[in-house]
Amino acid sequence: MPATAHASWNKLQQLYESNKDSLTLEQLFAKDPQRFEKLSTEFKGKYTDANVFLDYSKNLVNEDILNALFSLVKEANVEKLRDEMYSGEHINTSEGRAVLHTALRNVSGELNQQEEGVADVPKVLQHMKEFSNAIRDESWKGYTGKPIKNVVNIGIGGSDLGPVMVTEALKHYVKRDIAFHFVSNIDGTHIAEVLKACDPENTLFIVASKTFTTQETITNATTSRDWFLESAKDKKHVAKHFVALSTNTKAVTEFGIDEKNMFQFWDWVGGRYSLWSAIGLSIAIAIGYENFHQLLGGAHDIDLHFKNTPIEQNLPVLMAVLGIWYNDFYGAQTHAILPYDQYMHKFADYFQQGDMESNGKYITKGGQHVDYQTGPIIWGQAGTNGQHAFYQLIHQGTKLIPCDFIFPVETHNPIGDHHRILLSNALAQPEALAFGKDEEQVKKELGAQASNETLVKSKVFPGNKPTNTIVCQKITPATLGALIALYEHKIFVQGAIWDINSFDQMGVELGKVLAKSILPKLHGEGDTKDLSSSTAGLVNYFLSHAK
Ligand SMILES: O=P(O)(O)OC[C@H]1O[C@@H](O)[C@H](O)[C@@H](O)[C@@H]1O
Repeated sequence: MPATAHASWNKLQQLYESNKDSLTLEQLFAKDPQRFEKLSTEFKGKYTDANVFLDYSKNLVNEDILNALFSLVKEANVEKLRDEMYSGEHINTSEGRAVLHTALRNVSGELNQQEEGVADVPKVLQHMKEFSNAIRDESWKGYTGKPIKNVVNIGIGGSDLGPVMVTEALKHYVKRDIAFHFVSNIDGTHIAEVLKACDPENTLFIVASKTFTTQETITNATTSRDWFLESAKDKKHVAKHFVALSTNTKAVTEFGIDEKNMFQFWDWVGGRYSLWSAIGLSIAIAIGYENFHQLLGGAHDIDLHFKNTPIEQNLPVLMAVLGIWYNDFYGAQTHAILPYDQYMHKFADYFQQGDMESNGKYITKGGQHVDYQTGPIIWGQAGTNGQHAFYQLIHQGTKLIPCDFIFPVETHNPIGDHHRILLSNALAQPEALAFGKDEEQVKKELGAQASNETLVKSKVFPGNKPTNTIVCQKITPATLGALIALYEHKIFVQGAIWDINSFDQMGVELGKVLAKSILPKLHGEGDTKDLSSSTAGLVNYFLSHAK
């Protein structure tokens, strides 16, 4: 059912109209000294040390609004849909598939999940364990008997972003005597620069592709195999230097990779939800299998929290409904993710795909065109860098940008006062965004210059900008797993309320198909009559300038 068909949607619209001019964070806090205690909640892992504390008190919500948002969750049957996802029903309706990334990390076995392939998950994990150990303890040797010192993950989208983000976020745990490289872009520069840093005798290529048909990945893998064979000569050596992570056995073996060097996963693992699967092999090699298992465990702990916690204290639900409040009622177009942890500098990039490919849809599951906003534009970067780049617009621009601030209590690198200085910023920004600075205060600070009205106005901060603050003890593998799963389920809840299929990605197809038809034209083959005059003009410009 479209989101607007729920009674609570209308209620929320009314609440928005009646509160939008009067609801201020300043008043909300002034009225209720217990607001922080009431509007914050902590998750602690059952099986791991994962922990996430969420302070959502700096949001433009009162009790009535929160209650209406919770009613929306109930009316949209989010809990039923969640249970259907967990139990393996084919909720990816357009592709007729189950959505079972939770089965990849069901480390306790508490989730009862039925689908072809689920029973094989432990077997693949065991394979990953043995293989990653063999690379790390150097018992796996290259064709000249040397241990592996370069690992190149070749993949794109979900077969790249997860491994890149996690190996960065958990760099503290990464084995430093192996260099990890990630090649995604079809631009030859990407592979060329990586190959310059590698030696064919000690390089392992991990070809990561769910479909094993993705143009970028297959082209980069072919280029790498050619480069490797220039030195190794004999094709039989490929077995020691190329492995594949895929659902497509036929295409993998046709490429020349031995089936026993293939790590399987299944069509019920969406690309952007696949770092928990064989796609995580580079992560397991980098941080060690035990840590990879902790990553899975932390995510599993959030899966259990999402399943078993009442919606009022359910972290993914809270983050989802707050997002909907701004996205659909306040008209916010974007959402910023701002981790105050340098290791997490790729977290927002990762969730650009995670969120935008999941919820960037305008057709409901029933085939109707939505008459409301769906997925926000996700962006962000690690603090404090963002402060010196784009925070100006968040503070004083004309757009409302809800933000998530994320920081760990403990750093992996306690040097001097760095961490407390970092955290003072992570705390100062949401405070400034929420409460701003009024004209009176500015005038007081300006003293004699207060007569300059323009100057006064330009120094006023309107405040009332909503933020969440997410605090973890430390970015350990388990806590990172929990954070990722938290956002995954937030995306799920929003998609469920918007009544869209968060698990297909039809919107990326058209450009791919067109690129295939344009490629021969860039070789001067065929005519350009089927293209617009603009694109045809550009093709001809290219052809007349190409050397
Ligand atoms: O893993 P594959 O099959 O090579 O796909 C890579 C990516 O391909 C993109 O086209 C999809 O939009 C992504 O969802 C996917 O992650």
